[in-house]
Amino acid sequence: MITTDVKSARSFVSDDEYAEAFELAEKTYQQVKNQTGAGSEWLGWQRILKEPNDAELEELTSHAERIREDADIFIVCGIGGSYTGAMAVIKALNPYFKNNGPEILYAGHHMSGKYLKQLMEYLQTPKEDGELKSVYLNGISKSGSTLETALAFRTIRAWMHEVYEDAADRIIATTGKEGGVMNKIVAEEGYQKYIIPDDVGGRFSVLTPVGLLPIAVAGIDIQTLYYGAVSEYEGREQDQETILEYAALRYALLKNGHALDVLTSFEPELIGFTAWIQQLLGESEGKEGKGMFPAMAGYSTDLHSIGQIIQEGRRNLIETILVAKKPISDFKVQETQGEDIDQLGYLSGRSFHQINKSALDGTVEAHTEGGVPVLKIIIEELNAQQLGKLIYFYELFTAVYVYMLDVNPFNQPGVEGYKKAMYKLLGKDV
Ligand SMILES: O=P(O)(O)OC[C@H]1O[C@](O)(CO)[C@@H](O)[C@@H]1O
Repeated sequence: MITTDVKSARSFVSDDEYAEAFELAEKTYQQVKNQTGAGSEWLGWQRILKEPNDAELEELTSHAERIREDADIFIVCGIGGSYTGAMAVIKALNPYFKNNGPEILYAGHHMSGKYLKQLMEYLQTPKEDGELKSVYLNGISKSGSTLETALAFRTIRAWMHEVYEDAADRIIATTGKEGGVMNKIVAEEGYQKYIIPDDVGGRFSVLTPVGLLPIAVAGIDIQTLYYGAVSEYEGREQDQETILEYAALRYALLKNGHALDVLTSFEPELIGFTAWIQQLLGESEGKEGKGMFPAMAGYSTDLHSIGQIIQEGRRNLIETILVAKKPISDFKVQETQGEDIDQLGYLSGRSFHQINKSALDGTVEAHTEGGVPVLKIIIEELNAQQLGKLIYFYELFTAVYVYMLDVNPFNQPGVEGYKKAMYKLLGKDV
Protein backbone atom coordinates (compact mmCIF):
# COMPACT_ATOMS: atom_id res chain seq x y z
CA MET A 1 0.00 0.00 0.00
CA ILE A 2 1.04 3.57 -0.58
CA THR A 3 2.19 5.27 2.61
CA THR A 4 2.69 8.90 3.58
CA ASP A 5 4.77 10.94 5.96
CA VAL A 6 2.81 14.04 6.94
CA LYS A 7 4.50 15.02 10.22
CA SER A 8 5.66 18.32 8.79
CA ALA A 9 2.22 19.24 7.37
CA ARG A 10 0.44 18.20 10.58
CA SER A 11 2.41 20.78 12.56
CA PHE A 12 0.77 23.56 10.50
CA VAL A 13 -2.79 22.51 11.38
CA SER A 14 -4.38 22.89 14.82
CA ASP A 15 -6.03 19.89 16.48
CA ASP A 16 -9.46 21.45 16.02
CA GLU A 17 -8.86 22.23 12.34
CA TYR A 18 -7.65 18.68 11.82
CA ALA A 19 -10.50 17.00 13.71
CA GLU A 20 -13.12 18.99 11.78
CA ALA A 21 -11.49 18.25 8.44
CA PHE A 22 -11.08 14.56 9.27
CA GLU A 23 -14.76 14.25 10.08
CA LEU A 24 -15.64 15.85 6.76
CA ALA A 25 -13.25 13.51 4.92
CA GLU A 26 -14.99 10.52 6.51
CA LYS A 27 -18.29 11.77 5.11
CA THR A 28 -16.98 12.41 1.60
CA TYR A 29 -15.27 9.01 1.61
CA GLN A 30 -18.75 7.53 2.09
CA GLN A 31 -20.03 9.65 -0.82
CA VAL A 32 -17.42 8.03 -3.07
CA LYS A 33 -18.08 4.57 -1.67
CA ASN A 34 -21.87 4.79 -1.89
CA GLN A 35 -21.78 6.67 -5.20
CA THR A 36 -23.94 9.47 -3.83
CA GLY A 37 -21.77 12.50 -4.65
CA ALA A 38 -22.02 14.88 -7.61
CA GLY A 39 -20.87 13.26 -10.85
CA SER A 40 -21.10 9.73 -9.42
CA GLU A 41 -21.81 8.41 -12.92
CA TRP A 42 -18.06 9.02 -13.49
CA LEU A 43 -16.77 6.47 -10.98
CA GLY A 44 -15.79 3.99 -13.71
CA TRP A 45 -12.13 4.25 -12.65
CA GLN A 46 -13.18 2.20 -9.61
CA ARG A 47 -15.48 -0.13 -11.55
CA ILE A 48 -12.68 -1.18 -13.92
CA LEU A 49 -10.58 -2.30 -10.93
CA LYS A 50 -13.47 -4.09 -9.29
CA GLU A 51 -14.13 -6.07 -12.46
CA PRO A 52 -10.80 -6.28 -14.32
CA ASN A 53 -11.21 -6.93 -18.04
CA ASP A 54 -8.49 -9.57 -18.45
CA ALA A 55 -9.41 -10.25 -22.06
CA GLU A 56 -8.77 -6.61 -22.95
CA LEU A 57 -5.49 -6.61 -21.01
CA GLU A 58 -4.37 -9.65 -22.99
CA GLU A 59 -5.46 -8.17 -26.29
CA LEU A 60 -3.62 -4.92 -25.57
CA THR A 61 -0.51 -6.84 -24.52
CA SER A 62 -0.43 -8.96 -27.67
CA HIS A 63 -1.21 -6.00 -29.93
CA ALA A 64 1.62 -4.08 -28.26
CA GLU A 65 3.98 -7.03 -28.78
CA ARG A 66 3.20 -7.07 -32.51
CA ILE A 67 3.84 -3.33 -32.69
CA ARG A 68 7.10 -3.69 -30.74
CA GLU A 69 8.34 -6.32 -33.20
CA ASP A 70 7.79 -4.07 -36.20
CA ALA A 71 7.90 -0.42 -35.10
CA ASP A 72 10.80 1.99 -35.03
CA ILE A 73 8.55 4.77 -33.79
CA PHE A 74 5.24 4.77 -31.91
CA ILE A 75 3.45 8.11 -31.70
CA VAL A 76 1.12 8.85 -28.79
CA CYS A 77 -1.21 11.52 -30.16
CA GLY A 78 -3.33 13.03 -27.40
CA ILE A 79 -3.59 15.84 -24.87
CA GLY A 80 -4.39 16.14 -21.15
CA GLY A 81 -5.71 12.90 -19.73
CA SER A 82 -5.30 11.31 -23.13
CA TYR A 83 -1.51 11.33 -22.82
CA THR A 84 -0.21 12.41 -19.38
CA GLY A 85 -0.86 9.02 -17.75
CA ALA A 86 1.01 7.09 -20.44
CA MET A 87 3.84 9.60 -20.40
CA ALA A 88 4.04 9.47 -16.59
CA VAL A 89 4.46 5.69 -16.48
CA ILE A 90 6.72 5.47 -19.53
CA LYS A 91 9.04 8.21 -18.28
CA ALA A 92 9.13 6.63 -14.84
CA LEU A 93 10.11 3.15 -16.03
CA ASN A 94 11.94 3.49 -19.34
CA PRO A 95 15.67 4.23 -19.48
CA TYR A 96 16.63 7.89 -19.84
CA PHE A 97 18.67 7.68 -22.99
CA LYS A 98 17.70 4.65 -24.99
CA ASN A 99 14.35 2.92 -25.21
CA ASN A 100 14.17 -0.83 -25.04
CA GLY A 101 11.85 -1.00 -28.03
CA PRO A 102 10.37 1.54 -30.40
CA GLU A 103 11.04 5.19 -29.84
CA ILE A 104 7.95 6.70 -28.16
CA LEU A 105 7.13 10.17 -29.45
CA TYR A 106 4.31 12.52 -28.48
CA ALA A 107 2.09 14.67 -30.68
CA GLY A 108 -1.26 16.39 -30.45
CA HIS A 109 -0.44 17.86 -27.03
CA HIS A 110 -0.04 21.46 -28.26
CA MET A 111 -0.32 23.39 -31.53
CA SER A 112 3.28 24.21 -32.33
CA GLY A 113 3.68 24.15 -36.12
CA LYS A 114 7.45 24.05 -35.65
CA TYR A 115 7.21 20.89 -33.54
CA LEU A 116 4.88 19.13 -35.96
CA LYS A 117 6.96 20.12 -39.00
CA GLN A 118 10.15 18.85 -37.37
CA LEU A 119 8.36 15.69 -36.26
CA MET A 120 7.27 15.04 -39.86
CA GLU A 121 10.82 15.67 -41.10
CA TYR A 122 12.13 13.25 -38.49
CA LEU A 123 9.63 10.57 -39.49
CA GLN A 124 10.53 11.01 -43.15
CA THR A 125 14.29 10.79 -42.60
CA PRO A 126 15.36 7.28 -43.70
CA LYS A 127 17.17 4.94 -41.33
CA GLU A 128 20.95 4.41 -41.58
CA ASP A 129 20.36 1.54 -44.02
CA GLY A 130 18.28 3.85 -46.26
CA GLU A 131 15.00 2.15 -45.36
CA LEU A 132 11.84 4.03 -44.42
CA LYS A 133 11.20 4.12 -40.68
CA SER A 134 8.38 1.92 -39.47
CA VAL A 135 5.91 4.30 -37.81
CA TYR A 136 2.76 3.50 -35.80
CA LEU A 137 0.28 6.11 -34.66
CA ASN A 138 -2.15 5.99 -31.74
CA GLY A 139 -4.71 8.80 -31.88
CA ILE A 140 -6.27 9.16 -28.42
CA SER A 141 -9.25 11.40 -27.74
CA LYS A 142 -12.30 10.59 -25.66
CA SER A 143 -14.38 13.33 -27.24
CA GLY A 144 -12.79 12.64 -30.61
CA SER A 145 -12.71 16.31 -31.45
CA THR A 146 -10.02 18.05 -29.38
CA LEU A 147 -8.32 20.48 -31.74
CA GLU A 148 -4.68 19.93 -30.74
CA THR A 149 -5.01 16.18 -31.18
CA ALA A 150 -7.19 16.35 -34.30
CA LEU A 151 -4.69 18.58 -36.12
CA ALA A 152 -1.71 16.36 -35.38
CA PHE A 153 -3.73 13.21 -36.17
CA ARG A 154 -4.73 14.65 -39.55
CA THR A 155 -1.14 15.62 -40.42
CA ILE A 156 0.54 12.37 -39.40
CA ARG A 157 -2.04 9.95 -40.78
CA ALA A 158 -2.17 11.78 -44.14
CA TRP A 159 1.57 11.19 -44.52
CA MET A 160 1.25 7.58 -43.35
CA HIS A 161 -1.40 6.86 -45.98
CA GLU A 162 0.96 8.26 -48.62
CA VAL A 163 3.94 6.12 -47.68
CA TYR A 164 2.62 2.85 -46.22
CA GLU A 165 0.38 0.48 -48.10
CA ASP A 166 -0.68 -0.96 -44.75
CA ALA A 167 -1.28 2.45 -43.13
CA ALA A 168 -4.69 1.37 -41.85
CA ASP A 169 -3.03 -1.38 -39.78
CA ARG A 170 -0.52 1.06 -38.33
CA ILE A 171 -3.04 3.61 -37.11
CA ILE A 172 -4.97 2.92 -33.91
CA ALA A 173 -7.75 5.08 -32.54
CA THR A 174 -8.63 5.17 -28.84
CA THR A 175 -11.86 7.05 -28.36
CA GLY A 176 -15.36 7.07 -26.89
CA LYS A 177 -17.83 4.34 -27.80
CA GLU A 178 -19.70 6.55 -30.24
CA GLY A 179 -19.92 10.11 -31.49
CA GLY A 180 -17.04 12.48 -32.19
CA VAL A 181 -15.03 12.93 -35.34
CA MET A 182 -12.55 10.17 -34.50
CA ASN A 183 -15.32 7.58 -34.68
CA LYS A 184 -16.27 8.83 -38.16
CA ILE A 185 -12.66 8.49 -39.28
CA VAL A 186 -12.46 4.97 -37.86
CA ALA A 187 -15.64 3.98 -39.70
CA GLU A 188 -14.26 5.39 -42.95
CA GLU A 189 -10.70 4.04 -42.71
CA GLY A 190 -11.20 0.80 -40.79
CA TYR A 191 -8.57 1.52 -38.13
CA GLN A 192 -8.38 -0.70 -35.07
CA LYS A 193 -10.34 1.01 -32.32
CA TYR A 194 -10.12 0.82 -28.54
CA ILE A 195 -12.98 2.16 -26.46
CA ILE A 196 -12.69 4.55 -23.52
CA PRO A 197 -15.57 3.61 -21.21
CA ASP A 198 -18.31 6.22 -20.86
CA ASP A 199 -18.00 6.32 -17.08
CA VAL A 200 -14.25 7.08 -17.05
CA GLY A 201 -13.22 10.70 -17.56
CA GLY A 202 -10.04 11.68 -19.41
CA ARG A 203 -7.84 12.39 -16.40
CA PHE A 204 -8.94 9.12 -14.74
CA SER A 205 -8.34 7.02 -17.87
CA VAL A 206 -4.71 5.87 -17.65
CA LEU A 207 -5.77 2.30 -16.74
CA THR A 208 -7.97 2.02 -19.85
CA PRO A 209 -6.58 1.54 -23.39
CA VAL A 210 -5.76 5.28 -23.31
CA GLY A 211 -2.69 4.62 -21.20
CA LEU A 212 -2.36 0.87 -21.38
CA LEU A 213 -1.59 0.50 -25.10
CA PRO A 214 1.24 3.09 -25.20
CA ILE A 215 2.61 1.79 -21.89
CA ALA A 216 2.63 -1.79 -23.22
CA VAL A 217 4.29 -0.67 -26.46
CA ALA A 218 7.01 0.89 -24.30
CA GLY A 219 7.71 -2.63 -22.99
CA ILE A 220 6.14 -2.19 -19.56
CA ASP A 221 4.13 -5.07 -18.10
CA ILE A 222 0.58 -3.68 -18.03
CA GLN A 223 -0.79 -6.67 -16.11
CA THR A 224 1.55 -5.84 -13.22
CA LEU A 225 0.68 -2.15 -13.43
CA TYR A 226 -3.04 -2.86 -13.55
CA TYR A 227 -3.06 -5.43 -10.79
CA GLY A 228 -0.94 -3.06 -8.66
CA ALA A 229 -3.88 -0.66 -8.91
CA VAL A 230 -6.35 -3.49 -8.20
CA SER A 231 -4.45 -4.42 -5.02
CA GLU A 232 -4.46 -0.77 -3.86
CA TYR A 233 -8.20 -0.63 -4.59
CA GLU A 234 -8.82 -3.77 -2.55
CA GLY A 235 -6.54 -2.60 0.25
CA ARG A 236 -8.26 0.79 0.48
CA GLU A 237 -11.62 -0.93 0.86
CA GLN A 238 -10.27 -2.12 4.26
CA ASP A 239 -8.02 0.72 5.25
CA GLN A 240 -9.00 4.31 4.51
CA GLU A 241 -6.90 5.96 7.23
CA THR A 242 -4.05 7.23 5.01
CA ILE A 243 -6.40 8.73 2.43
CA LEU A 244 -8.57 10.35 5.12
CA GLU A 245 -5.53 11.80 6.86
CA TYR A 246 -4.08 13.16 3.62
CA ALA A 247 -7.43 14.61 2.47
CA ALA A 248 -8.08 16.17 5.89
CA LEU A 249 -4.65 17.77 5.98
CA ARG A 250 -4.74 19.19 2.46
CA TYR A 251 -8.23 20.54 3.11
CA ALA A 252 -7.28 22.09 6.47
CA LEU A 253 -4.17 23.63 4.90
CA LEU A 254 -6.27 25.09 2.09
CA LYS A 255 -8.71 26.51 4.63
CA ASN A 256 -5.96 28.10 6.72
CA GLY A 257 -4.54 30.04 3.82
CA HIS A 258 -2.43 27.72 1.67
CA ALA A 259 -3.16 28.40 -1.99
CA LEU A 260 -0.49 26.52 -3.90
CA ASP A 261 0.80 22.93 -3.84
CA VAL A 262 4.29 22.36 -5.25
CA LEU A 263 4.20 18.77 -6.58
CA THR A 264 7.69 17.43 -6.87
CA SER A 265 10.17 14.57 -6.58
CA PHE A 266 13.91 14.15 -6.20
CA GLU A 267 13.70 11.38 -8.83
CA PRO A 268 13.62 12.96 -12.32
CA GLU A 269 11.82 9.83 -13.56
CA LEU A 270 8.79 10.83 -11.50
CA ILE A 271 8.39 14.30 -12.96
CA GLY A 272 5.92 12.95 -15.55
CA PHE A 273 3.89 11.66 -12.65
CA THR A 274 3.72 15.10 -11.07
CA ALA A 275 2.32 16.33 -14.42
CA TRP A 276 -0.36 13.63 -14.26
CA ILE A 277 -1.25 14.58 -10.66
CA GLN A 278 -1.25 18.24 -11.64
CA GLN A 279 -4.01 17.64 -14.18
CA LEU A 280 -5.88 15.22 -11.92
CA LEU A 281 -6.06 17.70 -9.05
CA GLY A 282 -6.22 20.93 -11.04
CA GLU A 283 -9.12 19.95 -13.31
CA SER A 284 -10.94 18.30 -10.41
CA GLU A 285 -10.68 20.92 -7.63
CA GLY A 286 -10.31 24.21 -9.48
CA LYS A 287 -13.96 25.27 -9.67
CA GLU A 288 -16.35 27.82 -8.22
CA GLY A 289 -13.45 29.95 -6.97
CA LYS A 290 -12.06 27.03 -4.95
CA GLY A 291 -9.04 24.76 -4.91
CA MET A 292 -5.29 24.79 -4.40
CA PHE A 293 -3.13 25.48 -7.46
CA PRO A 294 -1.04 22.37 -8.21
CA ALA A 295 2.35 23.39 -9.56
CA MET A 296 4.84 20.76 -10.71
CA ALA A 297 8.56 21.14 -10.07
CA GLY A 298 11.62 18.87 -10.34
CA TYR A 299 14.11 18.63 -7.47
CA SER A 300 16.88 19.15 -6.77
CA THR A 301 17.02 21.03 -10.11
CA ASP A 302 14.33 23.57 -9.18
CA LEU A 303 15.70 24.10 -5.69
CA HIS A 304 18.26 26.15 -7.59
CA SER A 305 15.55 28.39 -9.04
CA ILE A 306 12.20 28.49 -7.25
CA GLY A 307 13.84 27.00 -4.14
CA GLN A 308 14.38 30.60 -3.03
CA ILE A 309 10.69 31.56 -3.11
CA ILE A 310 9.71 28.25 -1.53
CA GLN A 311 12.09 28.84 1.37
CA GLU A 312 11.46 32.54 1.93
CA GLY A 313 8.64 33.86 -0.27
CA ARG A 314 4.97 34.42 0.57
CA ARG A 315 3.90 31.76 3.10
CA ASN A 316 0.91 30.41 1.22
CA LEU A 317 2.27 27.18 -0.25
CA ILE A 318 2.60 23.55 0.63
CA GLU A 319 4.86 20.93 -0.90
CA THR A 320 4.06 17.35 -1.92
CA ILE A 321 7.08 15.14 -2.58
CA LEU A 322 6.85 11.75 -4.32
CA VAL A 323 9.42 9.44 -2.76
CA ALA A 324 10.66 5.99 -3.82
CA LYS A 325 12.02 4.17 -0.75
CA LYS A 326 14.28 1.60 -2.36
CA PRO A 327 17.38 2.91 -4.14
CA ILE A 328 16.73 3.38 -7.83
CA SER A 329 20.40 2.98 -8.67
CA ASP A 330 23.53 1.81 -6.82
CA PHE A 331 25.75 4.26 -8.70
CA LYS A 332 28.48 5.60 -6.44
CA VAL A 333 30.77 8.62 -6.28
CA GLN A 334 34.28 7.72 -7.44
CA GLU A 335 36.82 7.10 -4.71
CA THR A 336 39.18 10.03 -4.17
CA GLN A 337 42.47 9.41 -5.95
CA GLY A 338 45.45 11.19 -4.40
CA GLU A 339 44.90 14.84 -3.48
CA ASP A 340 41.25 15.85 -2.86
CA ILE A 341 41.43 18.60 -5.48
CA ASP A 342 37.67 18.91 -6.17
CA GLN A 343 37.01 18.78 -2.41
CA LEU A 344 34.48 15.99 -2.77
CA GLY A 345 36.50 13.57 -0.67
CA TYR A 346 33.81 13.62 2.04
CA LEU A 347 31.47 11.95 -0.45
CA SER A 348 34.04 9.48 -1.77
CA GLY A 349 32.45 6.07 -2.37
CA ARG A 350 29.01 7.19 -1.15
CA SER A 351 25.97 6.26 -3.25
CA PHE A 352 24.08 8.91 -5.21
CA HIS A 353 20.91 7.54 -3.64
CA GLN A 354 22.24 8.35 -0.19
CA ILE A 355 23.31 11.84 -1.25
CA ASN A 356 19.94 12.50 -2.95
CA LYS A 357 18.17 11.22 0.18
CA SER A 358 20.12 13.69 2.30
CA ALA A 359 19.00 16.44 -0.09
CA LEU A 360 15.39 15.25 0.40
CA ASP A 361 15.65 15.08 4.19
CA GLY A 362 17.47 18.42 4.32
CA THR A 363 14.81 20.03 2.14
CA VAL A 364 11.95 18.75 4.29
CA GLU A 365 13.72 20.11 7.38
CA ALA A 366 14.61 23.50 5.88
CA HIS A 367 11.25 24.07 4.20
CA THR A 368 9.32 23.07 7.32
CA GLU A 369 11.43 25.48 9.39
CA GLY A 370 10.83 28.11 6.70
CA GLY A 371 7.04 27.77 7.09
CA VAL A 372 6.17 25.30 4.33
CA PRO A 373 4.07 22.25 5.24
CA VAL A 374 5.56 19.21 3.49
CA LEU A 375 3.78 15.95 2.66
CA LYS A 376 5.70 12.89 1.47
CA ILE A 377 3.86 10.30 -0.63
CA ILE A 378 5.90 7.11 -0.54
CA ILE A 379 6.15 4.16 -2.90
CA GLU A 380 8.27 1.16 -1.95
CA GLU A 381 10.24 1.15 -5.19
CA LEU A 382 10.02 2.42 -8.71
CA ASN A 383 8.29 -0.41 -10.57
CA ALA A 384 5.06 -1.06 -12.49
CA GLN A 385 3.22 -2.53 -9.52
CA GLN A 386 3.96 0.42 -7.25
CA LEU A 387 3.01 2.92 -9.97
CA GLY A 388 -0.32 1.13 -10.44
CA LYS A 389 -0.90 1.56 -6.72
CA LEU A 390 0.07 5.23 -6.85
CA ILE A 391 -2.39 5.83 -9.71
CA TYR A 392 -5.36 4.46 -7.78
CA PHE A 393 -4.21 6.12 -4.55
CA TYR A 394 -4.31 9.53 -6.23
CA GLU A 395 -7.59 8.89 -8.04
CA LEU A 396 -9.28 7.95 -4.77
CA PHE A 397 -7.63 10.79 -2.88
CA THR A 398 -8.80 13.28 -5.51
CA ALA A 399 -12.41 12.16 -5.29
CA VAL A 400 -12.50 12.16 -1.46
CA TYR A 401 -10.67 15.49 -1.10
CA VAL A 402 -12.52 17.37 -3.86
CA TYR A 403 -15.91 16.37 -2.47
CA MET A 404 -14.77 18.11 0.73
CA LEU A 405 -14.76 21.38 -1.25
CA ASP A 406 -18.37 20.68 -2.22
CA VAL A 407 -17.66 20.63 -5.94
CA ASN A 408 -18.05 17.95 -8.59
CA PRO A 409 -14.56 16.41 -9.07
CA PHE A 410 -15.42 14.85 -12.41
CA ASN A 411 -16.29 17.71 -14.76
CA GLN A 412 -14.12 20.51 -16.20
CA PRO A 413 -16.47 23.25 -17.40
CA GLY A 414 -13.75 25.89 -17.14
CA VAL A 415 -11.67 24.34 -19.91
CA GLU A 416 -14.37 25.27 -22.41
CA GLY A 417 -13.69 29.01 -21.91
CA TYR A 418 -10.49 29.18 -23.95
CA LYS A 419 -11.89 26.78 -26.55
CA LYS A 420 -14.96 28.97 -27.21
CA ALA A 421 -12.88 32.15 -27.50
CA MET A 422 -10.34 30.41 -29.75
CA TYR A 423 -12.97 28.90 -32.06
CA LYS A 424 -14.63 32.31 -32.39
CA LEU A 425 -11.32 33.86 -33.40
CA LEU A 426 -10.69 31.03 -35.86
CA GLY A 427 -14.14 31.49 -37.40
CA LYS A 428 -15.53 28.05 -36.49
CA ASP A 429 -19.30 27.73 -36.22
CA VAL A 430 -20.04 26.64 -32.66
O1 LIG B 1 -9.57 13.01 -24.79
P1 LIG B 1 -10.04 14.32 -25.24
O2 LIG B 1 -11.51 14.40 -25.39
O3 LIG B 1 -9.34 14.75 -26.52
O4 LIG B 1 -9.69 15.40 -24.14
C1 LIG B 1 -8.38 15.64 -23.75
C2 LIG B 1 -8.32 16.48 -22.52
O5 LIG B 1 -9.00 17.69 -22.76
C3 LIG B 1 -9.88 18.01 -21.69
O6 LIG B 1 -11.14 17.59 -22.02
C4 LIG B 1 -9.95 19.44 -21.42
O7 LIG B 1 -10.31 20.10 -22.57
C5 LIG B 1 -9.34 17.14 -20.57
O8 LIG B 1 -10.25 16.94 -19.55
C6 LIG B 1 -8.99 15.91 -21.31
O9 LIG B 1 -8.16 15.06 -20.58
